[in-house]
This record gives sequence, structure tokens and C-alpha cells, in this order.
Amino acid sequence: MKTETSGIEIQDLHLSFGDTRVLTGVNLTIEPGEFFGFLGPSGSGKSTLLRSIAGFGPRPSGSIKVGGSDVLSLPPWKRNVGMVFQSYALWPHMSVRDNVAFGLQERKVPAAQIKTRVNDALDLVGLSHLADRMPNQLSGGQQQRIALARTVVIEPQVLLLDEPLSNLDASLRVQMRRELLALQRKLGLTTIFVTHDQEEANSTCDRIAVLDKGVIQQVGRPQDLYDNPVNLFVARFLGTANILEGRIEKSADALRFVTTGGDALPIGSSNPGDAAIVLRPQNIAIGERPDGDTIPGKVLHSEFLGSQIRYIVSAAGSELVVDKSHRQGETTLPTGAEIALQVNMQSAVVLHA
Ligand SMILES: Nc1ncnc2c1ncn2[C@@H]1O[C@H](COP(=O)(O)OP(=O)(O)OP(=O)(O)O)[C@@H](O)[C@H]1O
Repeated sequence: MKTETSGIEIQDLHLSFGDTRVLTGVNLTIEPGEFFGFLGPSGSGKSTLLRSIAGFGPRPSGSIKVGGSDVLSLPPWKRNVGMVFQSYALWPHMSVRDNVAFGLQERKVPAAQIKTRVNDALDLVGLSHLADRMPNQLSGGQQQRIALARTVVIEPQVLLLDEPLSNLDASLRVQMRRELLALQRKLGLTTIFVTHDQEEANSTCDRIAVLDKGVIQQVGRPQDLYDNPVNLFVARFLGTANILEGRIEKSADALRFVTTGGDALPIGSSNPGDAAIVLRPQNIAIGERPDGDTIPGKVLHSEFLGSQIRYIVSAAGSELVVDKSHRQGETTLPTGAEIALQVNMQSAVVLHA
């Protein structure tokens, strides 16, 4: 199977359905060979953006280049992109082999070549032994692999995946996402993966674009988005975020963050003014007594999660999530317990109002 692949460049893309703006000012560069994610809540415009690249739906304004060529004026079948849909869209009346061969027959590829390429594609997804089955004789995971084989067999320059795992049960999803990544690495094919599941995106994607209301909020590697979110939306969407609202004040030579609840915490270099700070649960520890960077809190709720205990704590005028690793034999703090929280302010992300 050929591994020619292309980068994608999107500039100033806008799209509305009637009065509803669905994509606003999208600019994005995806490198050749990247496994790239579109991540966002339902209705954020992920599928619309993907479909715009594939050439489905109304034509947006702006520009989309695949491999340096503008594709916006081309119909889907001339764009050299392969798309796998959430529903797989296999032909129910055709065998697995015929499903995979279909796109090649449409392109008038000689029969001998079709045979070799279909065999190669089925080998690639490990399902050669099921070539003569009908789609309804396959499991969900197998159908998904056939849908992938049917797409990569046409040797697209980019692979577009629209929530490809959402019809599978939880454990199969985990297995299939690893398989997807292995297949992508093997082919070196530029891939865009649409998902609303942050764990799925974090575990597979080289980089992710986080979308909200048709606007790209941030683009980056999963760790960068988690560690350095640019706004509260991204902070909340990736992982659990404790958000403290308040003000950064300068007193004497020191800066401190004063929460709306009146607690003061020392803070490193930053500008005074209204701000919010983002703290991940693992960066707040439960201490013995209030001193230093600690703030008082009260346990509202606890959940035993096995390796750790998750506490919901009322502190600093807010409800905070605090994870404490569980040691064998240790008991969970009761609801109502008065505790001191030690806050790792080095890890705090400051977002100015
Ligand atoms: N054909 C259409 N006509 C009118 N509005 C549409 C159409 N298709 C999508 N929309 C609207 O565009 C917005 C973005 O939809 P889109 O399917 O791209 O979101 P999404 O992030 O992929 O969501 P989901 O995860 O639920 O699929 C939504 O508000 C949706 O209602």
C-alpha cells in the first residue's frame, strides 16, 4: 500500500447554516503524517469542519489546501481524502471483499490490481479470513476495521475519521484506538480524528484543536493543553479543573492571589488584577494543619476510586476536587471533616479576566 501523504492548511474558514454560524475564522495547519484531533462538545462544529475538508455539505468561505492545492472548488471524489463515518456505512448486500473493492471499481482500477489491493487492505486490518462474510455477520469492531480497509484501499492522501469508535463498547474502544494509531503509524497517513472524548483524543493524537461554538480555542499537544490551557473552556474540557476566582494583589514586594472567599495564596510573577487560577486535583494535597500555603476546607463528599480517593471539598468560596492516593488500610475522611488544603501554587495556571 502506498504511503503518499499530504499536509492540510485551512485559512479563515467561515460557514453558516442559515442564520446559525457554525464555523468562525478557522485557521489551522496540519503537518504531513500527523495524527490530529478535533475535540469539542456536541454541536461545537467538529463534524462540520471535517466534512468541509472532505467536501460534504455547504461550501464554506476561506481556503482549504490539501498537499498545497486548494480543494474547496472540488467535489468530494476529486479531493483525494478518505473518510470513515461513525455508522461505518458498509453496503449491507455486499460481501466484505466487495465492500472494500467498491471504491476501486468506481475508479475503474484494473481487476488484477483490485484483487491485490483488496487483499493488502484486508491484511492490514487483520481480517483476510472474513473476506467472504456479509457485514451483518461481523462484530462492531470488525465492521469498523472493514470501514477502515475500504477507505485506505483507495490510497487517500489524508484520512478523516468522524467519531469512528463511538458505536463500540468501552473496552473495545480502548483496543480499537490503539489499533487505529498503529495503523496510522504504519501508513504514515495524515489523519484527523473527530471525538468529543478527551481521553480518546489525549491517548492517540499528536496534536489537538479544541473547538467551542465553531471557534478553535487552542491547538497543541495533549500535555500542553492540559498543563497550559489558554482559557477556562479548555481548562475545564481537558481533565478535571479546580477554578478559583479572585484578584491578584501586590502587597509590599509580594504578589498574592486573594480568592473571592477571602483566602490569600502567594503567587509568582503575574500582573495585578482580576484573575482565575486553574489547579488540577493532584496539585492540592490534604495537610494536617493550616500553615504556609494552606487554606481551610470542609469535606463535602468522597468517592473511593481504588488507587485514589477523590474528595469534594468546600474551600476558598468554591467546591474543589482533591485526589489523595490511597494506601492500604487507610480510612476515608468523613463528610464534614475540617481539613487544611496545601495548594501547590507553582503548578497554578493564571488566567486574567
Ligand atoms: N445541515 C444542517 N443544518 C442546520 N444546522 C446544522 C446542520 N448541520 C449541523 N448543524 C448545526 O451546526 C452546529 C455544529 O454541528 P456539528 O455536527 O458540526 O457539531 P459536532 O461538534 O460535530 O457535534 P456532535 O459531536 O454532536 O456531532 C450544530 O449547532 C448543529 O446543530
